[in-house]
Amino acid sequence: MEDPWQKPYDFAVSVARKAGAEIRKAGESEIKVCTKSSTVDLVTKTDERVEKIIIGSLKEEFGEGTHCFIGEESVAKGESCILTDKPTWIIDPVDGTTNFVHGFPFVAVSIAFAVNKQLEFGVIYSCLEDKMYKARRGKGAFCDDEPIQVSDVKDINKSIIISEHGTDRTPEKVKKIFSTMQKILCIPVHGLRGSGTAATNMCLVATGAVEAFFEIGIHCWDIAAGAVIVQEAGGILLDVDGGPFDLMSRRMVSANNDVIAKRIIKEIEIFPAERDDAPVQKKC
Ligand SMILES: O=P(O)(O)OC(CO)CO
Ligand SMILES: [Mg+2]
Repeated sequence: MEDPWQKPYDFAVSVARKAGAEIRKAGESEIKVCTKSSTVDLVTKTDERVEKIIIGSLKEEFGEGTHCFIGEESVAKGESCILTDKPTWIIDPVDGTTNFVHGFPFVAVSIAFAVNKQLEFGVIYSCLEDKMYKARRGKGAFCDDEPIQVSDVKDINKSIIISEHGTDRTPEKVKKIFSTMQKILCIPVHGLRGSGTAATNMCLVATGAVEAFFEIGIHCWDIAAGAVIVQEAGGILLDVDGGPFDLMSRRMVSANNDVIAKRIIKEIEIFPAERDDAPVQKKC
Protein backbone atom coordinates (compact mmCIF):
# COMPACT_ATOMS: atom_id res chain seq x y z
CA MET A 1 0.00 0.00 0.00
CA GLU A 2 1.16 3.49 -0.77
CA ASP A 3 2.50 5.40 2.24
CA PRO A 4 -0.04 8.18 2.95
CA TRP A 5 2.59 10.32 4.65
CA GLN A 6 5.38 10.03 2.08
CA LYS A 7 4.44 13.32 0.43
CA PRO A 8 4.34 15.31 3.69
CA TYR A 9 7.66 13.64 4.68
CA ASP A 10 9.37 14.69 1.44
CA PHE A 11 7.84 18.14 1.69
CA ALA A 12 9.08 18.55 5.27
CA VAL A 13 12.64 17.90 4.07
CA SER A 14 12.41 20.62 1.42
CA VAL A 15 10.77 23.10 3.83
CA ALA A 16 13.46 22.43 6.47
CA ARG A 17 16.17 23.09 3.89
CA LYS A 18 14.51 26.35 2.84
CA ALA A 19 14.13 27.41 6.50
CA GLY A 20 17.78 26.60 7.19
CA ALA A 21 18.91 28.78 4.29
CA GLU A 22 16.88 31.67 5.78
CA ILE A 23 18.56 31.14 9.17
CA ARG A 24 22.05 31.10 7.62
CA LYS A 25 21.31 34.31 5.73
CA ALA A 26 19.86 36.00 8.84
CA GLY A 27 22.99 35.08 10.81
CA GLU A 28 25.06 37.28 8.50
CA SER A 29 23.26 40.45 9.67
CA GLU A 30 22.86 41.97 13.12
CA ILE A 31 20.51 39.87 15.27
CA LYS A 32 17.99 41.68 17.47
CA VAL A 33 17.31 39.63 20.60
CA CYS A 34 14.21 39.57 22.83
CA THR A 35 13.41 37.28 25.77
CA LYS A 36 10.51 34.93 26.64
CA SER A 37 10.08 32.89 29.86
CA SER A 38 13.27 34.23 31.46
CA THR A 39 16.07 36.69 30.70
CA VAL A 40 18.11 33.81 29.22
CA ASP A 41 15.26 32.32 27.13
CA LEU A 42 16.05 34.12 23.89
CA VAL A 43 13.98 34.73 20.77
CA THR A 44 14.73 36.68 17.58
CA LYS A 45 12.76 37.98 14.62
CA THR A 46 14.31 35.07 12.68
CA ASP A 47 12.62 32.50 14.95
CA GLU A 48 9.24 34.12 14.29
CA ARG A 49 9.80 34.74 10.57
CA VAL A 50 11.10 31.21 9.87
CA GLU A 51 8.17 29.63 11.76
CA LYS A 52 5.77 31.71 9.60
CA ILE A 53 7.58 30.54 6.46
CA ILE A 54 7.38 26.88 7.53
CA ILE A 55 3.73 26.93 8.63
CA GLY A 56 2.74 29.08 5.62
CA SER A 57 4.37 26.60 3.20
CA LEU A 58 2.72 23.60 4.91
CA LYS A 59 -0.72 25.25 4.89
CA GLU A 60 -0.34 26.15 1.22
CA GLU A 61 0.62 22.56 0.36
CA PHE A 62 -1.77 20.60 2.59
CA GLY A 63 -4.67 22.97 3.20
CA GLU A 64 -5.58 25.00 6.25
CA GLY A 65 -8.34 22.93 7.88
CA THR A 66 -7.13 19.33 7.93
CA HIS A 67 -3.75 19.72 9.61
CA CYS A 68 -2.95 21.21 13.04
CA PHE A 69 0.23 23.05 13.96
CA ILE A 70 2.20 23.27 17.19
CA GLY A 71 5.01 25.75 16.65
CA GLU A 72 7.32 27.10 19.34
CA GLU A 73 6.75 30.77 18.52
CA SER A 74 3.00 30.38 17.89
CA VAL A 75 2.62 28.72 21.30
CA ALA A 76 4.67 31.55 22.85
CA LYS A 77 2.04 33.91 21.42
CA GLY A 78 -0.84 31.94 22.98
CA GLU A 79 -1.67 29.28 20.35
CA SER A 80 -2.70 25.78 21.45
CA CYS A 81 -0.17 23.18 22.52
CA ILE A 82 -2.63 20.30 22.81
CA LEU A 83 -1.79 17.24 20.73
CA THR A 84 -5.02 15.78 19.30
CA ASP A 85 -5.61 12.79 16.98
CA LYS A 86 -5.60 15.09 13.93
CA PRO A 87 -2.56 15.19 11.65
CA THR A 88 -0.31 17.63 13.53
CA TRP A 89 2.96 19.32 12.62
CA ILE A 90 5.27 20.01 15.57
CA ILE A 91 7.80 22.68 14.69
CA ASP A 92 10.84 24.34 16.19
CA PRO A 93 11.96 26.86 13.57
CA VAL A 94 15.30 27.63 15.27
CA ASP A 95 16.39 25.07 17.84
CA GLY A 96 19.41 26.54 19.53
CA THR A 97 18.40 30.20 19.45
CA THR A 98 21.10 31.07 22.00
CA ASN A 99 23.68 29.41 19.73
CA PHE A 100 22.28 31.35 16.76
CA VAL A 101 22.57 34.66 18.65
CA HIS A 102 26.17 33.94 19.69
CA GLY A 103 27.38 32.34 16.47
CA PHE A 104 27.92 28.99 18.23
CA PRO A 105 27.75 26.67 15.25
CA PHE A 106 24.86 24.30 16.07
CA VAL A 107 21.43 25.49 15.03
CA ALA A 108 18.66 23.22 13.79
CA VAL A 109 15.26 23.35 12.14
CA SER A 110 13.07 20.63 13.64
CA ILE A 111 9.86 19.44 11.99
CA ALA A 112 7.83 16.43 13.14
CA PHE A 113 4.46 15.05 12.09
CA ALA A 114 2.05 13.07 14.28
CA VAL A 115 -1.24 11.34 13.48
CA ASN A 116 -3.46 9.86 16.21
CA LYS A 117 -0.80 11.14 18.61
CA GLN A 118 1.78 8.82 17.04
CA LEU A 119 4.88 10.41 15.54
CA GLU A 120 5.07 9.42 11.87
CA PHE A 121 8.26 11.18 10.80
CA GLY A 122 10.87 13.66 11.92
CA VAL A 123 13.19 15.96 10.00
CA ILE A 124 16.07 17.89 11.56
CA TYR A 125 18.20 20.18 9.43
CA SER A 126 21.41 21.18 11.22
CA CYS A 127 21.67 24.23 9.03
CA LEU A 128 25.12 25.60 9.86
CA GLU A 129 26.70 22.15 9.42
CA ASP A 130 24.42 21.57 6.39
CA LYS A 131 23.38 18.11 7.62
CA MET A 132 19.88 16.78 6.91
CA TYR A 133 18.65 14.14 9.36
CA LYS A 134 15.35 12.40 8.77
CA ALA A 135 13.36 9.32 9.75
CA ARG A 136 10.02 7.88 8.74
CA ARG A 137 8.45 5.48 11.28
CA GLY A 138 9.40 1.91 10.35
CA LYS A 139 11.73 2.96 7.55
CA GLY A 140 15.04 3.81 9.23
CA ALA A 141 16.95 6.98 10.01
CA PHE A 142 19.27 8.86 7.70
CA CYS A 143 21.79 11.68 7.61
CA ASP A 144 22.19 13.14 4.12
CA ASP A 145 20.53 9.97 2.79
CA GLU A 146 23.07 7.65 4.48
CA PRO A 147 21.57 5.24 7.07
CA ILE A 148 22.50 6.05 10.67
CA GLN A 149 22.68 3.78 13.70
CA VAL A 150 23.08 4.32 17.45
CA SER A 151 26.25 3.16 19.19
CA ASP A 152 26.43 -0.43 20.51
CA VAL A 153 28.22 0.55 23.75
CA LYS A 154 26.63 -1.01 26.84
CA ASP A 155 29.36 -0.14 29.32
CA ILE A 156 28.47 3.20 30.92
CA ASN A 157 32.19 3.73 31.67
CA LYS A 158 32.82 3.88 27.93
CA SER A 159 30.04 6.36 27.15
CA ILE A 160 29.62 10.02 26.35
CA ILE A 161 26.44 11.56 27.75
CA ILE A 162 24.78 14.81 26.68
CA SER A 163 22.67 17.09 28.81
CA GLU A 164 21.91 20.81 28.91
CA HIS A 165 21.42 23.47 31.57
CA GLY A 166 18.07 24.83 30.33
CA THR A 167 16.80 28.39 30.65
CA ASP A 168 15.42 28.26 34.19
CA ARG A 169 17.95 29.73 36.60
CA THR A 170 16.01 28.97 39.80
CA PRO A 171 18.89 28.04 42.16
CA GLU A 172 17.26 24.78 43.39
CA LYS A 173 16.78 23.56 39.80
CA VAL A 174 20.28 24.53 38.74
CA LYS A 175 21.61 22.71 41.83
CA LYS A 176 19.77 19.52 40.84
CA ILE A 177 20.98 19.77 37.22
CA PHE A 178 24.61 20.14 38.31
CA SER A 179 24.28 17.49 40.98
CA THR A 180 22.96 15.03 38.36
CA MET A 181 25.79 15.95 35.99
CA GLN A 182 28.37 15.53 38.74
CA LYS A 183 27.06 12.08 39.64
CA ILE A 184 27.03 10.95 36.01
CA LEU A 185 30.50 12.38 35.35
CA CYS A 186 31.83 10.52 38.40
CA ILE A 187 30.36 7.10 37.45
CA PRO A 188 32.73 7.75 35.58
CA VAL A 189 31.76 8.29 31.95
CA HIS A 190 34.19 9.28 29.19
CA GLY A 191 32.64 12.72 29.03
CA LEU A 192 29.67 15.04 29.27
CA ARG A 193 28.69 17.21 26.32
CA GLY A 194 26.00 19.61 25.14
CA SER A 195 25.53 21.15 21.70
CA GLY A 196 22.98 23.74 22.87
CA THR A 197 20.21 22.28 20.74
CA ALA A 198 18.06 19.35 21.81
CA ALA A 199 17.38 18.44 18.19
CA THR A 200 21.10 18.19 17.35
CA ASN A 201 21.75 16.34 20.61
CA MET A 202 19.25 13.68 19.56
CA CYS A 203 20.91 13.39 16.15
CA LEU A 204 24.22 12.80 17.95
CA VAL A 205 22.58 9.90 19.82
CA ALA A 206 21.17 8.61 16.53
CA THR A 207 24.56 8.64 14.77
CA GLY A 208 26.34 6.95 17.68
CA ALA A 209 28.56 9.95 18.46
CA VAL A 210 27.22 9.84 22.02
CA GLU A 211 25.34 7.18 23.96
CA ALA A 212 22.56 9.28 25.50
CA PHE A 213 20.93 12.67 25.87
CA PHE A 214 18.59 13.52 28.73
CA GLU A 215 16.91 16.71 29.86
CA ILE A 216 14.07 18.01 32.03
CA GLY A 217 12.46 21.24 30.82
CA ILE A 218 12.65 20.75 27.05
CA HIS A 219 9.48 21.16 24.99
CA CYS A 220 7.70 18.90 22.53
CA TRP A 221 8.97 20.92 19.54
CA ASP A 222 12.60 20.44 20.69
CA ILE A 223 12.37 16.63 20.70
CA ALA A 224 9.47 15.43 18.51
CA ALA A 225 11.49 15.03 15.30
CA GLY A 226 14.49 13.69 17.23
CA ALA A 227 12.27 11.09 18.91
CA VAL A 228 11.54 9.44 15.56
CA ILE A 229 15.15 9.75 14.40
CA VAL A 230 16.59 8.16 17.57
CA GLN A 231 14.09 5.28 17.54
CA GLU A 232 14.56 4.59 13.85
CA ALA A 233 18.33 4.57 14.40
CA GLY A 234 17.80 1.74 16.92
CA GLY A 235 17.71 3.81 20.10
CA ILE A 236 15.15 4.13 22.86
CA LEU A 237 13.20 6.86 24.64
CA LEU A 238 12.17 6.80 28.28
CA ASP A 239 10.84 9.15 30.89
CA VAL A 240 13.46 10.36 33.39
CA ASP A 241 11.85 8.08 36.02
CA GLY A 242 12.22 5.03 33.76
CA GLY A 243 8.55 5.01 32.72
CA PRO A 244 7.27 5.38 29.17
CA PHE A 245 8.29 8.44 27.14
CA ASP A 246 5.61 11.14 27.02
CA LEU A 247 6.15 13.80 24.34
CA MET A 248 4.28 16.50 26.25
CA SER A 249 5.87 15.85 29.67
CA ARG A 250 9.00 17.99 29.11
CA ARG A 251 11.16 15.10 30.42
CA MET A 252 13.14 12.67 28.34
CA VAL A 253 16.02 10.23 28.21
CA SER A 254 17.07 9.18 24.71
CA ALA A 255 19.72 6.50 24.55
CA ASN A 256 21.36 3.87 22.40
CA ASN A 257 19.99 1.06 24.60
CA ASP A 258 18.16 0.43 27.88
CA VAL A 259 21.32 -0.54 29.80
CA ILE A 260 22.77 2.95 29.31
CA ALA A 261 19.38 4.66 29.77
CA LYS A 262 18.64 2.88 33.06
CA ARG A 263 22.12 3.55 34.45
CA ILE A 264 21.70 7.29 33.81
CA ILE A 265 18.16 7.30 35.20
CA LYS A 266 19.56 6.04 38.54
CA GLU A 267 21.43 9.34 38.87
CA ILE A 268 18.85 11.85 37.62
CA GLU A 269 17.52 14.23 40.26
CA ILE A 270 14.04 15.00 39.05
CA PHE A 271 12.54 18.48 39.43
CA PRO A 272 9.07 19.64 38.35
CA ALA A 273 8.40 21.04 34.86
CA GLU A 274 4.89 22.04 33.82
CA ARG A 275 3.60 19.90 30.96
CA ASP A 276 3.37 21.45 27.49
CA ASP A 277 -0.33 20.54 27.41
CA ALA A 278 -1.12 21.93 30.87
CA PRO A 279 -4.86 22.77 30.96
CA VAL A 280 -4.68 26.57 30.63
CA GLN A 281 -4.35 26.23 26.86
CA LYS A 282 -7.16 26.10 24.31
CA LYS A 283 -7.75 23.22 21.87
CA CYS A 284 -6.55 23.07 18.26
O1 LIG B 1 16.64 27.24 21.20
P1 LIG B 1 15.31 26.79 21.65
O2 LIG B 1 14.37 26.47 20.53
O3 LIG B 1 14.69 27.72 22.66
O4 LIG B 1 15.46 25.35 22.39
C1 LIG B 1 16.40 25.06 23.41
C2 LIG B 1 15.69 24.28 24.52
O5 LIG B 1 14.47 24.86 24.88
C3 LIG B 1 17.50 24.19 22.88
O6 LIG B 1 17.03 22.96 22.47
MG1 LIG C 1 14.04 24.42 20.71
